[in-house]
Amino acid sequence: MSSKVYSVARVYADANEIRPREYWDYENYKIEWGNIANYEIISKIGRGKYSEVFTGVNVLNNEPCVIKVLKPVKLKKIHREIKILKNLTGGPNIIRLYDLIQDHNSKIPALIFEKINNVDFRVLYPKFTLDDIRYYFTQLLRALDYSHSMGIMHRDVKPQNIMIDPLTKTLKLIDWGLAEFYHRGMDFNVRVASRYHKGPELLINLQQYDYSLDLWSVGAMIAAIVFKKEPFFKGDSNTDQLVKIAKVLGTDDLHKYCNRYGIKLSSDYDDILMTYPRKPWRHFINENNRHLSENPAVIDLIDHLVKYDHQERLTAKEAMAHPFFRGS
Ligand SMILES: Nc1ncnc2c1ncn2[C@@H]1O[C@H](COP(=O)(O)OP(=O)(O)OP(=O)(O)O)[C@@H](O)[C@H]1O
Repeated sequence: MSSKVYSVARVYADANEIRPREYWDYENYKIEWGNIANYEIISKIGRGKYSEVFTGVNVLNNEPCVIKVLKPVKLKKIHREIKILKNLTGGPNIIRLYDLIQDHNSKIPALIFEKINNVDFRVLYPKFTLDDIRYYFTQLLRALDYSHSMGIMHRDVKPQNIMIDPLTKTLKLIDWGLAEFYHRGMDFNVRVASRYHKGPELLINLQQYDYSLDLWSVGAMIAAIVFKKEPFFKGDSNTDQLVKIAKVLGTDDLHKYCNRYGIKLSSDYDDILMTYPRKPWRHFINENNRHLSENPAVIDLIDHLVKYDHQERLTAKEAMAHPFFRGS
């Protein structure tokens, strides 16, 4: 907890205060392990920073599943991911946690999830129509509004963590490994999210951020799809990431943002952050993206999500109510 409270979430600020301690106190949480003999590995599907992921089957009922074998990380992080998944499982468009298992000898834990027949975003997103964007982003925003209402920020929203099965039109938000409980006045670690989807608050070292971090990532994703520029902000390093953002949103507003929350920009930016004007969204319209980007409502939505000031961004609920989602 910080001595000074300088930023508080606009919504759901007391989501954890109003719940019993057992709900958010993941450090004292006792994990109950299932039976490892119930699952068989079929094949490897992914490798992340924190895990190896396999498709598998539950031999009791022949149900397919995904087995996420965790790499050795702090026990605290494992407890956090599990507690958050337990709290959110069953919520709209949240990946379902089926079971937890542990290898008898190595003690390595694995998480068992429902399996989604995901189509890679590099194949799927380029084919999206405005209606597809409306549909799938409504589903993503429902997952986020639910998790935020439950006092949890995801902190790693990006295409790789959004499983989409276009045949059944299913979308599920996965990878709650960086997610955290929000508490008013708490200083959070800014080393979260992956570079291209990091909000400005992380890059200026503003530690009292909140759920609105996830809405920046959503905005960056929509901008990437609409302008056919994947990823939309492509920094070569964390500092360059903020430079890429400033080349679009301008440096004036960046300094205003820092001043509003009493943040002094790191000297790392001294030699790389020049003075850039704000670039109007229409400058990103081209022959290749016209069919999506010449829609004023979607541009307005992007404009209200991709904002420096985390408090000025639309919340997940407000975004769902934006005129873009009512259009056709
Ligand atoms: N339920 C699922 N259904 C289908 N595929 C999945 C599922 N869960 C995970 N995957 C696949 O495995 C990959 C890694 O999973 P996950 O993101 O949970 O692991 P991670 O170690 O935290 O990854 P990263 O380091 O990239 O954040 C995903 O990007 C996805 O391709």
